Amino acid sequence: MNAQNDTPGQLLEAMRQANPLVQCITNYVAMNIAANVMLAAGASPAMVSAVEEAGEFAGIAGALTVNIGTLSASWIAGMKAAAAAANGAGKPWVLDPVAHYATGFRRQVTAELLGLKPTIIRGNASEIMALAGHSPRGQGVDSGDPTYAAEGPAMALAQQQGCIVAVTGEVDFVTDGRRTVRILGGSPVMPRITALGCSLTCLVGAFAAIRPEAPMEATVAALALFAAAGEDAARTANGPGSFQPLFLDRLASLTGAELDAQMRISTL
Ligand SMILES: Nc1ncnc2c1ncn2[C@@H]1O[C@H](COP(=O)(O)OP(=O)(O)OP(=O)(O)O)[C@@H](O)[C@H]1O
Ligand SMILES: Cc1ncsc1CCO
Ligand SMILES: [Mg+2]
Repeated sequence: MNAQNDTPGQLLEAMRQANPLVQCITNYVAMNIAANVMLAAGASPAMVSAVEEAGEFAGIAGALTVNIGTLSASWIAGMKAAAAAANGAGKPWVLDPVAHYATGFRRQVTAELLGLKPTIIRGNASEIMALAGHSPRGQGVDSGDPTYAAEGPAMALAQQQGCIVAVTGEVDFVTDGRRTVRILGGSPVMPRITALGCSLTCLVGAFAAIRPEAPMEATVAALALFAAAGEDAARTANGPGSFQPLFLDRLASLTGAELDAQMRISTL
């Protein structure tokens, strides 16, 4: 099967079939919801971050995701060991640079992680703009910029880093520095539930694990699944509280055929 020609729905079915083991180094806020998102969608998450084992585990897992949301000194060595081991084993790894522009500590660690060459970077518009050297209008972990303002910066960042860059928000945007894809869907309630972006980063890892040779297509499939499941869950949700279980249910029930029929993706 040629990965480049697989539809997001086909990639979803293939991901569920493979049930990929994904090492998720994510923050304390995200750990539970991210693991539940992964299990609902059909992946196998493991939140393994200690320096004593993070590198070894990256050799076992199909992909690694690294999120700096609740950064402290003890996390950093595990993140670096895992990223280096993933690179050594030829496994894709995804960086989520949460609020990296907020403090000098985060900026420094993010620069070091970028040096370890992530396969994919996934962030909100403010995070991606700041990584590309633009001034963000976000505060803390929340974006204050629209996706369209981050499209040019995302392309520049992808070219500079030689990686895939995904920007999420009202519209999602994915680029390898040359090709670009926009994904519509989701719901305005999604940024009002904590760590859905962090959970999506883990899910990008699940799709990258089954298509390491096609990280752009893998990223688009993960974002398309979130967009479709989010849109469907929002239809019957009464707010952020009731949205969450409906979203998990829809991540589990959406078929590949339904995803392909519903998704709104445009290549520019
Ligand atoms: N206004 C919106 N309308 C539709 N979907 C949205 C909107 N804002 C965010 N989303 C969706 O919510 C999901 C999470 O993206 P978001 O950009 O909020 O991540 P984030 O800011 O990194 O979140 P967090 O740091 O809280 O994990 C994505 O699937 C995105 O498409
Ligand atoms: C709220 C929060 N604080 C640090 S990480 C995180 C989860 C959303 O990024
Ligand atoms: Mg985030």
